Amino acid sequence: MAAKIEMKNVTLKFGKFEALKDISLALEVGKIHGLIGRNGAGKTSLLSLLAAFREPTTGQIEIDGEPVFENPEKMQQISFIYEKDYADEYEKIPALLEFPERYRPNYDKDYANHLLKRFKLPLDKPAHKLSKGMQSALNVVIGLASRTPVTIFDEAYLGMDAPARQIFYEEILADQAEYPRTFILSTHLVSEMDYLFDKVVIIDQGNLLLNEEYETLSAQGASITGAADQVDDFVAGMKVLNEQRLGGTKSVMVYGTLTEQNQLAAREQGLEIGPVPLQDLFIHLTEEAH
Ligand SMILES: Nc1ncnc2c1ncn2[C@@H]1O[C@H](COP(=O)(O)OP(=O)(O)OP(=O)(O)O)[C@@H](O)[C@H]1O
Repeated sequence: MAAKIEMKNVTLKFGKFEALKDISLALEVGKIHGLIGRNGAGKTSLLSLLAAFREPTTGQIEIDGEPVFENPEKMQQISFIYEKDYADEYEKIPALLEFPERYRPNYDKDYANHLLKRFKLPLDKPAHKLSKGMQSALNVVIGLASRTPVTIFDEAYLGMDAPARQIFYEEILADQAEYPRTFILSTHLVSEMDYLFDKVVIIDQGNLLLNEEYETLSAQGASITGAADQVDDFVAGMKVLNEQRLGGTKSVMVYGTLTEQNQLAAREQGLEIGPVPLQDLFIHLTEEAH
């Protein structure tokens, strides 16, 4: 059910401003991609192109080798879920769900009902009277129950409280296990959502900074914990991202892969080596690019 979606040498201009600069990006079939980038990096611009909401200035976007723009058959395979304005929407949830039910071939009504219950969404209120978090949960219900081969959530959690976000994440993982699709999740909640990602895409000032397996990216940093003096000696000359001290113990995050020799030496000194959270790598990588 998942589809291959690909950008080839894509640029997007707003007047003279180049929001996206020559981006070539192949998303992996059946994987969950985390799209991260600083404010204004171009995430929503990129997603609106993938969803065929707008046309690139130059370059192509293809699903399974066919252009998406003005291609109804391909567009039907993509869901783009973003913060929607329901201020003028007087219909209630059951009426609003008729649209995906009619136009999304894989739409699953039972699953939608299951999600409505989990999010405790009221069926008797017009959409404009739902709270912000409830409106976001409704968008999530539509996005998940549509089961489109390409499913894009652009900061879809806005306004949702922590328990509701937790339900959102659990449902993504559970439904992906049974009905794999190509997911793209754009987020600023990096440390909260990173466990969902198979792949990480980082854009910065309109450029593609990286498109990497989560595991590979994680291995590009290490945290070293132990007696403060020993840790300081060990990390001398390394690129330090972050450090924390508690009494005589220190934990330092470094950027770069530790050689086997390094790892052995650390263990012999009783130092602990662990991974670096994606959020710290992201902060470092986007600082470095400027
Ligand atoms: N319609 C538009 N007209 C002119 N400039 C635009 C338009 N839409 C976006 N931009 C500009 O393009 C750049 C990328 O915006 P975009 O909304 O894609 O960023 P983003 O990464 O989604 O940001 P955020 O994380 O803050 O939501 C920004 O500099 C923005 O000002």
